[in-house]
Amino acid sequence: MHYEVVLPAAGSGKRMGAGKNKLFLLLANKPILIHTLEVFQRDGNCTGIWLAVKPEERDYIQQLLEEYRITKVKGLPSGGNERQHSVHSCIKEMNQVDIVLVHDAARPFITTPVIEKLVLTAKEEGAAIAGVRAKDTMKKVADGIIVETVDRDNLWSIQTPQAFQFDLIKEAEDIAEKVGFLGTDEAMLVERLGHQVHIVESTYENVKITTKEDILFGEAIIQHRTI
Ligand SMILES: Nc1ccn([C@@H]2O[C@H](COP(=O)(O)OP(=O)(O)OP(=O)(O)O)[C@@H](O)[C@H]2O)c(=O)n1
Ligand SMILES: C[C@](O)(CO)[C@H](O)COP(=O)(O)O
Repeated sequence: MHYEVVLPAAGSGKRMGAGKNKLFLLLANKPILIHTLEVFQRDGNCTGIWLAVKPEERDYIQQLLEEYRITKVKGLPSGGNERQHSVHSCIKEMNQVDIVLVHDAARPFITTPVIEKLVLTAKEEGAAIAGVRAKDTMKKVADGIIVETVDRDNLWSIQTPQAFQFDLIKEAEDIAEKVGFLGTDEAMLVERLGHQVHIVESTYENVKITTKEDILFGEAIIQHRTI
């Protein structure tokens, strides 16, 4: 089942505190961005990659694409102030496809079995997102006081990829832009239209490289995979 992938890569990496786009930081001597791109470059079901980038980083990223022979990139639209805007900038430029995946470029450890399940589920149901069951007890807090312990049995930590039939996510993004709704993931935009979103169990390795500790986790994951 073929798909195209949107990789938002236009963030500032504020929580990483590296003073530059965290996607250029190295894991096992290779930029995080390239680790993620290689997953989709190698996946025979991926027929196109769309990268939302900062205009001032476009030339450098194009150099990386050439150096690492990433040939599936169809476009490098300019990202926006928010992640959602960056994703939308890609979707606006895409031609009609069947299934589109949206995946954080900061999640280099996604695997093709999870991608395949997401694509098949989205084909059948319209929308499917990656996640893992919550491992910690989760509580709501107000002014430093616990106000509620949330039932953990039905709690999932949501990741990307998030897979959609193209027309559904295009409509959801266009409407969100029109009404000024901002979500922290694409599923929220689809949920608010009343469309069911299905969960696909992912892996705990599919971390988003966000703070400096995640670099350590990433190096350990790579080392573990090479054993
Ligand atoms: N305006 C934005 C913000 C984020 N992203 C991308 O969305 C993914 C997930 O975002 P996040 O982990 O929050 O990255 P940053 O925004 O760079 O991190 P921070 O919030 O710490 O600045 C990353 O691949 C990031 O490059 C993007 O394309 N455009
Ligand atoms: C989309 C996401 O990765 C799902 O967990 C997450 O919401 C992205 O958050 P960020 O703060 O934009 O990285």
